[in-house]
Amino acid sequence: MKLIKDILYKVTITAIHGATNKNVVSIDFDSRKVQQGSLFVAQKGLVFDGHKFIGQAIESGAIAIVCQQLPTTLVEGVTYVEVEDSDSALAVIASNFYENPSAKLKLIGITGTNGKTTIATLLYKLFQKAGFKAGLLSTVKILIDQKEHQATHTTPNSLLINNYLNEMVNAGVEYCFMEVSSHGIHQKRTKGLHFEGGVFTNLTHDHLDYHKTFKEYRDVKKSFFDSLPKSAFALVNSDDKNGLLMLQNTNAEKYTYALKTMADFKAKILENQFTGLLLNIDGDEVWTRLIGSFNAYNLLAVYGVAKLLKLHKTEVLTYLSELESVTGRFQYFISKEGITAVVDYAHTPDALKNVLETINDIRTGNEQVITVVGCGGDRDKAKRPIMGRLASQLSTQVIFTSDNPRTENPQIIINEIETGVEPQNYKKTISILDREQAIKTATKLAKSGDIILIAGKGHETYQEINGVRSHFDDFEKISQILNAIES
Ligand SMILES: CC(=O)N[C@H]1[C@@H](OP(=O)(O)OP(=O)(O)OC[C@H]2O[C@@H](n3ccc(=O)[nH]c3=O)[C@H](O)[C@@H]2O)O[C@H](CO)[C@@H](O)[C@@H]1O[C@H](C)C(=O)N[C@@H](C)C(=O)N[C@H](CCC(=O)O)C(=O)O
Ligand SMILES: Nc1ncnc2c1ncn2[C@@H]1O[C@H](COP(=O)(O)OP(=O)(O)OP(=O)(O)O)[C@@H](O)[C@H]1O
Ligand SMILES: N[C@H](CCC[C@H](N)C(=O)O)C(=O)O
Ligand SMILES: [Mg+2]
Repeated sequence: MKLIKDILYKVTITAIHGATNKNVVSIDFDSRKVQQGSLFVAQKGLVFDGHKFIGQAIESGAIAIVCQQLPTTLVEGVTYVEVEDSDSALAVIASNFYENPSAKLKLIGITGTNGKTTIATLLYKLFQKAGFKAGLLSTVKILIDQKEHQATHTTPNSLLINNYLNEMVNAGVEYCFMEVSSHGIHQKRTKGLHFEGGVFTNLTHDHLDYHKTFKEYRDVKKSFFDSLPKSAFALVNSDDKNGLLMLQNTNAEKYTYALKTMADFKAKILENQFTGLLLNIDGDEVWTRLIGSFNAYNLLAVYGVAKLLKLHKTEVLTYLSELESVTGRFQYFISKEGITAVVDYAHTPDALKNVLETINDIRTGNEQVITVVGCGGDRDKAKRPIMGRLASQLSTQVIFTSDNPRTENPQIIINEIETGVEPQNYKKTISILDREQAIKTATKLAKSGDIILIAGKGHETYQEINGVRSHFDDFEKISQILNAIES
């Protein structure tokens, strides 16, 4: 329970009507969840305008309303707070309601197109190994020390973030590693959080349905670094062409990591095999269990953060060598017939290219690379033909299939992917709408030594078709099918 006036600390207010010395019991931005005594924040969304639900929120018991435009008639006894921007206000209010939990632990935000989940999860595991209580806010799951919550977004809404951070503080968590998505930054989900550090991985094609232009997408990522305080560190991948740009206007202490260029944290790949990566990190050799050169970047970022958070080098290198891959990120097994099955969350052109290049780099002979891939519906359409072209260029055979079609027609998505396939690669590709059948066909086409890549859904345990999520797990499916072949 908190007084309205305390909750409004640091919120940019344009007008107030009504008393501010009343207690509110909860904060809500969804009128359907409002309970007696709550404060309702009306947000303008992409589908609905939360201002239309102010009346419904009051009927359900809201005693205070935060909004960008006051309703024409005000209800007696309800407090109305007009703000410039409801999304920012919600984030600041959420921080105040939970007594600013982000300042009570060391919060590190990881942003960029690819690698966020991997880096955040490896950092969580490394700090747990080092004997600290750690927290994780990621696409795959939320972890509060050992306690797990299901994740719904990569970056949850600001109310949930502060709720989880508060739970972490109460559990004695000292370090929290969180993914900061571009949607999250743009929708101000991370506004007002006290970050100890920020990490930039890379910037490639994604989400151009939402951000419209690459420049806008890039500037949204940059705004995260612009908002870091002087006390924080900003660690960027300076091999990425937008890495240094992220540092241009930040007040934070600037650090770089790189494999190819001069940087504060440097690594070299000595060996890259199916069993792992041998790296030279800042002059010391370390054998790691992760696969693929992109993971050298991820491991180096983890090393940089751990060093900036004052862990000792030898300790960090030892833990790095013990870390295992993250669920659905280059997760693989070799069946009894010698078929290698890889499940990877590559759902962007760059990720797909990296994973296929990695497979091609580390395969030893003339094995076939059979790729099963699709693209999600209601998401960036521009990436579809690019992924079609890359999959067919870098594989021996490709089966295009459904990912999460959501509200789109999956056959039309596949047709759009296929427009990117160049004529010389037509004969390499087929399309099978049903994902299970596509995976089965891949196993029938594969011989001993061949590699099957199932890309796009990684850790996901569902397939979403027209708003309905049914159980579907790529790793489980391929394990069952290959087992069936074995028996
Ligand atoms: C495109 C997008 O990001 N949409 C997010 C946005 O939804 P929206 O703008 O459509 O909201 P809306 O449905 O129009 O509702 C507007 C407001 O009215 C309220 N409302 C609505 C109906 C009602 O009856 N009563 C009511 O009060 C809503 O609670 C909301 O406050 O705000 C919602 C509430 O916070 C989010 O749940 C929703 O995420 C959707 C589900 C989503 O899929 N987002 C994805 C794209 C996303 O955010 N992805 C990134 C990661 C991407 C990546 O890097 O790969 C992530 O961080 O997860
Ligand atoms: N550093 C990297 N550079 C390029 N590609 C990467 C990198 N790390 C991982 N990938 C590829 O991208 C996929 C997604 O990785 P990860 O889940 O770590 O990224 P993410 O940024 O969290 O993605 P999302 O935005 O969907 O949450 C992996 O399965 C792999 O194919
Ligand atoms: N965080 C990403 C995940 C995409 C994963 C892919 N399987 C899909 O469903 O498009 C998004 O929501 O856009
Ligand atoms: Mg992620």
